[in-house]
Amino acid sequence: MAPRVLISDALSPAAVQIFKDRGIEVDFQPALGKDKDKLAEIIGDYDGLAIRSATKVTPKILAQAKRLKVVGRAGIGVDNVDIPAATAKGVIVMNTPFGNSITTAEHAIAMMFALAREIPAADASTQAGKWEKNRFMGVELTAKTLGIIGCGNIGSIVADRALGLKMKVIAFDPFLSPERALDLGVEKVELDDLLARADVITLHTPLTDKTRNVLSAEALAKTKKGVRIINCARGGLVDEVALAAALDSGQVGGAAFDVFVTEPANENPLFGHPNVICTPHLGASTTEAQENVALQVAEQMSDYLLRGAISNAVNFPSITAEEAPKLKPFIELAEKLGSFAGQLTDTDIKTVRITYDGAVAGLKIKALTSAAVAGLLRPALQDVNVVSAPSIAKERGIVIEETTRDVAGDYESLVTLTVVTEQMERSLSGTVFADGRPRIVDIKGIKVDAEFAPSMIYVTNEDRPGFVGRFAGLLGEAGINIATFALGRDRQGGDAIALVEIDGAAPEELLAKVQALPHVKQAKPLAF
Ligand SMILES: NC(=O)C1=CN([C@@H]2O[C@H](COP(=O)(O)OP(=O)(O)OC[C@H]3O[C@@H](n4cnc5c(N)ncnc54)[C@H](O)[C@@H]3O)[C@@H](O)[C@H]2O)C=CC1
Ligand SMILES: O=C(O)C(=O)COP(=O)(O)O
Repeated sequence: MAPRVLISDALSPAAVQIFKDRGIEVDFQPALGKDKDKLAEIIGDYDGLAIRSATKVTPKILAQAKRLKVVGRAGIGVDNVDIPAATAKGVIVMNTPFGNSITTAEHAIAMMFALAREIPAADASTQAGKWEKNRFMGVELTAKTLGIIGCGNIGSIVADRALGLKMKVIAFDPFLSPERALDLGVEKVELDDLLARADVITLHTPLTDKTRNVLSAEALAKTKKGVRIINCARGGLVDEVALAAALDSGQVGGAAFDVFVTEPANENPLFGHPNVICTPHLGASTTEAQENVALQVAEQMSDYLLRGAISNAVNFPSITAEEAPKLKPFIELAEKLGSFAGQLTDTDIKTVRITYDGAVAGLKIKALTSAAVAGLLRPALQDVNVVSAPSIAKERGIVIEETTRDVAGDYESLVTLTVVTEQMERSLSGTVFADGRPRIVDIKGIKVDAEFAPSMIYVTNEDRPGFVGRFAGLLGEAGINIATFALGRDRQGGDAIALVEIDGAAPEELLAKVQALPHVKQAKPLAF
């Protein structure tokens, strides 16, 4: 069945075409994002959801999204998506981190000029027939200091443009390296220094708990008198009530805002102030940017839904379309090793150790580890997948350790999973043969060679003569056909294991009889 995608915001129709060309069914409902009840009602029918900022992907929506595999944000900010909730549901969230950055930076620059020359007010006055030439006295931007809070993709483009305007650019960004600052031609400063020196402040950070109200009443009080403030990033970075008061007192000379604490902003503490300019979240709204982000998000979502390739996901490592087929058999192996251990482990898991030896060490091991943990947790929690597994494990206090070793052993690639609980430590190793089929090659240090099958019986016993005959006899008596039979032992007369693939499920009574055979320690059914 072809995957189905819902577009619930006003994306460029270019996205619709891409989905169709790739063989994906697509429903384009550009106003749906504003109707959360309707969205909750229909989201269960879709594998993908493509959005901009109007659609809020809340836990309530996600709870209804039974088939959903991916949310694609045609743009940058993903603060309208509950990422932990999406991750816990195993839904990939991807954005398009560069497609609209130039356009948004240009909007910030446009806002700066609009503030410096009071263009909106001068326009309204002139068109009202007033010709108030003496009312509008602007400021020149050349040689003024621009303070950038958040010097990432957009902030850097703003810096570049402002340097072109012959401004002095200072930036506060704890993650900006001194080398990058030098490269950009900006002076890296602390926040208080920026507040004290900037003639114009522009914000370009995401909205997080750390950045919320970065321009608070206290911060605004530290600014240069008459400072102009631009926010084309996110509502909530500036305390709007405190800013309105600072505008009233003249501490702040003007503010240009594209984004607001509550959107759509039908009312706002800043509205109506003579020195305030507002636009309705237009930062990314150019034909070019919208084309870029729509094409990119549709390609990324299609690649994921059709080929398992992941790019620009905010909650999973990237996997290219070339890597995806190479990873696939190892993902299956990791998941099955995890599942093997999970089916045998009844108590609380403390630590999961995964070692990647040989060629597999060069693959995206994060994805493999996630798959192993998903397999491990699934017997206890049905609703877990490779996206949600690491966060669920973390929630449960399970420590995950990964090791890669570039060693060539008996196998070209070997994956070893060790599960540690309060009572025991159990290790399993597997590999993928040239046929692409995963095999288990070592259980608790005992060499075996078996495929993972839908119905298996796993027996641990003391290595004594007669066991195999008695075991096979019991299976025969129960009318159960043996498909494959793998045996291993650590030494003659030591610990032995049998891993038997059977046709059909193993009845409880049979397992009890096997368990009761002399020298058998445990007999467990396994299903893969
Ligand atoms: N108005 C609009 O339509 C648009 C708004 N945006 C907003 O712009 C924001 C920035 O976008 P990009 O530059 O692409 O993101 P980015 O991730 O490239 O840059 C963000 C920068 O903020 C810095 N940062 C993080 N925490 C900080 C803190 N506590 N203090 C100072 N700096 C901090 C980071 O180190 C990073 O360099 C987005 O998160 C989005 O919310 C983006 C596109 C359009
Ligand atoms: O990309 C972003 O972060 C934006 O804020 C753009 O928002 P929009 O897609 O125009 O609703």
